[in-house]
Amino acid sequence: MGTGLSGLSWVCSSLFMRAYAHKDELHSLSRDIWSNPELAGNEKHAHDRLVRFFSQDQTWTVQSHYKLPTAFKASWGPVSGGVGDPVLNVGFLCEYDALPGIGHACGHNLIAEVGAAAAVGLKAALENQTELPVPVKITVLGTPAEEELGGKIELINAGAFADIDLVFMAHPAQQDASFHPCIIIEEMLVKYYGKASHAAAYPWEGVNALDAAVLAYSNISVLRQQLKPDWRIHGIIKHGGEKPNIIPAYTELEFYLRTPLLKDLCDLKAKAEACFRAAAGATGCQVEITSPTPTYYNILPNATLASLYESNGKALGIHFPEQPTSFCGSTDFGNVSFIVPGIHPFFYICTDALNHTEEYTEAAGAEKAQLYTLRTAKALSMTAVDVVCCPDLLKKVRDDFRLAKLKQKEEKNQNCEKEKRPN
Ligand SMILES: NCCCC[C@H](NC(=O)CCN)C(=O)O
Repeated sequence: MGTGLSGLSWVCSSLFMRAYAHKDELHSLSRDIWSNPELAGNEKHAHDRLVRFFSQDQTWTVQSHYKLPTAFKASWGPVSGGVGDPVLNVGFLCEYDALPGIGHACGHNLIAEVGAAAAVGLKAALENQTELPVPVKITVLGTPAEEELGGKIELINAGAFADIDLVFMAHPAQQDASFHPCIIIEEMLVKYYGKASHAAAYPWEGVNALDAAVLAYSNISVLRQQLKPDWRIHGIIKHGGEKPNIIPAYTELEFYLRTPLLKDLCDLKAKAEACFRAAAGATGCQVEITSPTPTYYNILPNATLASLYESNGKALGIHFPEQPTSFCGSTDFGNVSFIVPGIHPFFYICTDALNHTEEYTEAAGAEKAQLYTLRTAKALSMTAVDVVCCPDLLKKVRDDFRLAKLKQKEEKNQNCEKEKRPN
């Protein structure tokens, strides 16, 4: 063969051409989501658009508002395999939330397109197969609210992943990478309560909550020098007062804390909390510290899926740099990776712009991102074909999953008072 394609993928690859017949439709899907950016939890337009996309082919069973108002599920199959055999359910995930002010600056419109295209591609490859080793079903889950709230975590808790055996998605970035672990993130909301007063007439009667916020911000900046290089802490003042002549009685800060290891997150949290409380003490304010959203975990590696994805990707012309520059973000897919074996590769979209910038928004809507997006989708569906057609590979994927989880468990989390990670 000499193409780098694994045998089974090669047999099926011509069938993907049928999925490519949908390329204009897929581009118009992501372009429509891109043109109507919606924030986490409010992705009504994107939800309806994706539901329409799958409903127009009546072989998909589509559930709108699946477990969450803007989540959906589309299922197809099972096909082939022996009667009564356990079904292998292959999942593809679509994200579609945008960022405040800058639209689709993380390219989630393209994540939706990749998920839809890869599922359509796999269906095209499997629909006339009669001799698969196991019956195969495809499930597309629309997973809202990645940038905020953790939609996938809510879906996990609601049982949406309970019958899914493998899960695939891909995220736009600066380079292609079959795996990058991402880092754990926890959010901290800090509220200072002081006392208002006329800032010129009776300043001595006030307790200045803005002073507390500013000191808190400075304390964290000073702390930063003593943190490990791969830890991150960054925040904003969300509410800083009402008017210069009113001593602010209330301020609010939002901070993100990130570390590669859970035990480090616990250390970082303790240090940050000390900074926030010190600012309250210095100013006489009351402080309230909460973690309003669930922790996003690191992504568990799956060596077999990553290596299949790489060889399929290379055969399609994807270049994987030896040392990809790390994308130091976080994702609620991390939590999924502890529940179901899966992959979350990153893909280049023909721009040097960085995620979460206006330039990246531009690139995520551009025609030239399409080749890279559809090629990624194709590599994902070919990887799925490899696994569904070969029981040995499926076993390896499952072994990798068990092993990776075991390794994480041994990662000495004892220091952590709040162990929330699933077993
Ligand atoms: N609760 C805040 C979660 C932020 C998640 C965000 N994710 C990404 O940027 C990558 C995928 N969009 C982050 O890492 O800041």
